[in-house]
Amino acid sequence: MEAKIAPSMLSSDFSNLASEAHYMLQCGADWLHMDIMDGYVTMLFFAFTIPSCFCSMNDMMHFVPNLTIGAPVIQSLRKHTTAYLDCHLMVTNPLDYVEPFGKAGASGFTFHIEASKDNWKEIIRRVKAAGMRPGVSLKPGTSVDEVYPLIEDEEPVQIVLVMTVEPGFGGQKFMPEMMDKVRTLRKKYPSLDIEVDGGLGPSTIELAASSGANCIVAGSSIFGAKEPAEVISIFRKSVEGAQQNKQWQR
Ligand SMILES: O=C(CO)[C@H](O)[C@H](O)COP(=O)(O)O
Ligand SMILES: [Fe+2]
Repeated sequence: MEAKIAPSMLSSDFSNLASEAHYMLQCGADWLHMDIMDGYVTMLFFAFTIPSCFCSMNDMMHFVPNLTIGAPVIQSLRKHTTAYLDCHLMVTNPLDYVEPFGKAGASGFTFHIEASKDNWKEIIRRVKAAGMRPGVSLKPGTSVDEVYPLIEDEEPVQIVLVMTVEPGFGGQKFMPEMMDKVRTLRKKYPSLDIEVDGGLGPSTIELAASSGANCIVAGSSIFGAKEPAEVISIFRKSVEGAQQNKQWQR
C-alpha cells in the first residue's frame, strides 16, 4: 500500500493555519490530518440530574477532554489548498457532522467505532453521498474485531485508524502494544489503508511500518523538528521499505 504521511495540524500554529499547511505540503506531506474534538463536560453531576426531557445524555457527554476545531475551520482552510484533508472526528455524534464537513470540503471522514455502534452503516452511506472517503478509528481499549463488520460491509470503510495513544491530545507516548491490531488488520486485509495516530516519530516509525501501517499521522515530531522534511522522509522510507518486504509476515 502507498505511503501517506499526514502531519497533524493540531501541532501547528492555528493562527497561521494556511501557511502552516502550505509549509507541510512543501516538506513532502501527502495529507493534512485535522483533529476534530468535541470537548468534555466535567460536571457529570448535571448529566445525571437534568431531566432527560430537557437534554439527552448524548447531548451532555463528549468524546474527548479537549476542544479543537469544527467545519468552519475546514471550510476556511479549503479556500487555500486543494490538499487531502484527513478529518479525524473525536466526537460522540459523528452523524451530525457528516453534512457540515462534506460541505466544508473535507476529503476523508474518519469517525470512532465507540461513538457509532448503532449507526455506522448510515454514517458510511452519508459520508460517501457527501463525496468524502469513510474511515473508522478505534481507541486503545477497543478490540480490533469491532471494525471487521465495517471493512467487510457492502459499503465498506476505506481506512482504519488505529489510535496509538488515548485520543484527546498531541505529544503523548506511543503505545507499542497497539501493533498487534495493525498486524492483524494487515494480514487479514492486504489492500486496506491502515493509519496510525499518536506518538509517531523517528524512534517509533520502524515498529509501526513493519507491523503494516501505511498512513502515518504525526504532530509533535514533525512540527517540533528543525527539519520537518527530514522527518517526513524518514517516515516515507520506513513505510515503503516495510510495504515492499511485507515485514509483518516475518
Ligand atoms: O488524534 C490525535 C490525538 O487524539 C492526534 O492526531 C495525535 O495525537 C497526533 O499528535 P502527536 O503526533 O503529537 O502524538
Ligand atoms: Fe488524530
